[in-house]
Amino acid sequence: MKIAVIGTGYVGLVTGTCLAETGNTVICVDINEAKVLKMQNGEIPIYEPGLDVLFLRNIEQKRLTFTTDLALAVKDAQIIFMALPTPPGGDGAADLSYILGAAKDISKLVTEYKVIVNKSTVPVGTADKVQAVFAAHTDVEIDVVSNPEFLREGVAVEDFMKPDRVVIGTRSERAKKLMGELYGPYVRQGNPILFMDEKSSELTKYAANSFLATKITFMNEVANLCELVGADVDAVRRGIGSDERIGKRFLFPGIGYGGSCFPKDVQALAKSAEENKYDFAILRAVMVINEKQKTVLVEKVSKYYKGDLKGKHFAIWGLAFKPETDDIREAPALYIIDDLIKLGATVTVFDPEGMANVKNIIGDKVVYAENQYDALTGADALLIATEWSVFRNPDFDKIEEKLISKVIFDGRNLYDLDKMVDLGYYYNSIGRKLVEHGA
Ligand SMILES: NC(=O)c1ccc[n+]([C@@H]2O[C@H](COP(=O)([O-])OP(=O)(O)OC[C@H]3O[C@@H](n4cnc5c(N)ncnc54)[C@H](O)[C@@H]3O)[C@@H](O)[C@H]2O)c1
Ligand SMILES: O=c1ccn([C@@H]2O[C@H](COP(=O)(O)OP(=O)(O)O[C@H]3O[C@H](CO)[C@@H](O)[C@H](O)[C@H]3O)[C@@H](O)[C@H]2O)c(=O)[nH]1
Repeated sequence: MKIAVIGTGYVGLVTGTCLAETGNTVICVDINEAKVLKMQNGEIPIYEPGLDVLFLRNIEQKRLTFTTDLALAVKDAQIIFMALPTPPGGDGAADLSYILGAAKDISKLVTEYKVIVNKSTVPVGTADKVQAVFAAHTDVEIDVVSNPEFLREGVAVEDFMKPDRVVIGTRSERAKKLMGELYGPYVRQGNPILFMDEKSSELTKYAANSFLATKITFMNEVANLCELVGADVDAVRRGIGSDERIGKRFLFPGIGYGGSCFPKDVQALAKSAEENKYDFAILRAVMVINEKQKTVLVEKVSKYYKGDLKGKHFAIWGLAFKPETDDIREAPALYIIDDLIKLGATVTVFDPEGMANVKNIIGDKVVYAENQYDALTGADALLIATEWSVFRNPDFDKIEEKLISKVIFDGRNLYDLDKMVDLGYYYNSIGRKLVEHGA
């Protein structure tokens, strides 16, 4: 099939590349000229494991091309995907200006039937709004389909190529047939393509993200209680996760959920509920608790230094909001850096992929280390904010050599408590026993 993808960010680029991988001809459009030029030269603009191989292969085979020319992309496309930003507006509701703006631009270019697919995360009723934009500008028949994306950054290619499910919201038989054919190769293992109406499909996406954010938040609360009562959250996690009704995944406590999706999507669903005069109380609680959870690590640090962080120097391992991505949107590390600096401390950071993006935002407010051990030189303590594999089994001799004192605050529970006792560290993690120096 001939496909156009509008917006080549994390979702658009993965979607475009993975659709090309099954033999479709895909043209990707972006308004960011520098980014398009880069991609035309075979340079991938994001770090996403496994994407580079497919990206290059499909460019070479001429199934994947990039342009800033919307008209060129729309001309031959049977299906047009919109993978555009839907950031929170001032009031927390999703800002639909990118989607509705692009819909207007596309509507002026269509000359024959096309399926317009919304892959962005949008509130219920957006498909109707997009349909109305088209109706206002063209007589050409089009179908607007809601097809939310569930990929996770870091494993996006795998998630796209072998999705747990594909959700397609449309009441048009013609669109249903085309979408079913397009996604057939991705569900050969028997995972379902779930057809439903547009509104249910739109709500499915927000409900999924909000449920997962709630699950994590619940575990963060359990972790905080564990610290007060002397229980171990890892044991509790295993204890409840073995119940199939609960499941093992997304039960890891930490320093609050972040990323470009959960924070904004929970907020947008709560706002949607409010607009419909429904008080989605659990989501309000989730948001409040998550804000608080982002501060727990610095509170631990502050308590250890008796409230005085002036002149202290800290090393932070991990900036990306999760491992295996360079995405730093709503990354807990950014909040930690901000809090430490406000309290008078200085900071050196290291992240395998996220440092350039952080530098673009906060510049020289922190020092950027060449590697994880250099970050420790002269630091009073190490703080861990992202669970990159490379931090899981470090050389503790090197850590000891570089840190001023053997103090670690771990927001991701990377190390075994007994090991930290043996090594003689002060080790403060989330929802687990505090390991005191020489304990
Ligand atoms: N990032 C994820 O993991 C993820 C997963 C599932 C769903 N989503 C949803 O998908 C949508 C896109 O998210 P993202 O993370 O890919 O965003 P992103 O910010 O990474 O990418 C958006 C891209 O769209 C481009 N763009 C903006 N306006 C444009 C226009 N008028 N024409 C062409 N290109 C334009 C930008 O230059 C950018 O490259 C959001 O609604 C998000 O909630 C994201
Ligand atoms: O047990 C867990 C699992 C995750 N997190 C945190 O939750 C956030 C989100 O993690 P994850 O869901 O793995 O990353 P995303 O790439 O943001 O993916 C989510 O958001 C996407 C965008 O909507 C959806 O497509 C995905 O299905 C959904 O998992 C991160 O801050 C994680 O650190 C935890 O704290 N504990």
